[in-house]
Amino acid sequence: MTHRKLAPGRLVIASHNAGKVREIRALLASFGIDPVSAGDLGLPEPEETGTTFRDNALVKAHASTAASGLPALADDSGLEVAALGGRPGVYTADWAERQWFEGEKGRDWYMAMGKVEGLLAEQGPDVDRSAAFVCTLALAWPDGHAEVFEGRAAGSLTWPPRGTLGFGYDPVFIPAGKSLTYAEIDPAEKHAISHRADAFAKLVAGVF
Ligand SMILES: O=c1nc[nH]c2c1ncn2[C@H]1C[C@H](O)[C@@H](COP(=O)(O)OP(=O)(O)OP(=O)(O)O)O1
Ligand SMILES: [Mg+2]
Repeated sequence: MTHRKLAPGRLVIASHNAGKVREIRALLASFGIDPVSAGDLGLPEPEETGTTFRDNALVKAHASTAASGLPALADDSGLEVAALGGRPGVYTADWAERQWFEGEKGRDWYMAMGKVEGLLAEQGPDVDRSAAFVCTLALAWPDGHAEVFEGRAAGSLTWPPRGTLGFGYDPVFIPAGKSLTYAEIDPAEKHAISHRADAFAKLVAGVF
């Protein structure tokens, strides 16, 4: 694949998830890239009609670049639970219902984590609790070219949820070789080991 080099300047983060946008901003900070989020620009949130992380990341990246005329970086990610045959996978966000919290629209992550745990519990106390977070980044250019980078982080699920940092399913995910959840470790430490950091390292090698 031919990579284009991203010049320091404007880039759209094609995500409406505040937790993700915060992480991507932190990961971009050291590269002189000045990102603006799709939400900041008032860009619409496209429907994620794909059945793979790759397809959805491309849908989101192309939608933002078409609407803004700027290169756009999208992230489609999710949790694959081994004992659930890889579910919720590409449907990870959908398992958390949209709800209003303190006047802001968000998702009910506690309910979603409970749903995963309920399905694991049905398989008995010795169920395999291993899981992996997946992150697929798509970078789309105004001329229609796009490239995709995939990252993974292995780990296991714990219950009940622990920690208040991060976002989404972080309170139940313990990365491999660690004892604390993603929501209990410093954001900088999450950025050193996460699925998003893994995908990001490949993006950096390709386009920066
Ligand atoms: O580091 C993570 N820590 C915890 N949970 C995570 C993480 N990474 C992805 N996840 C979960 C939550 C997220 O909502 C879903 C991805 O769904 P996904 O469609 O890619 O994102 P989204 O709908 O929340 O925002 P958007 O599409 O606007 O980028 O997987
Ligand atoms: Mg989404």
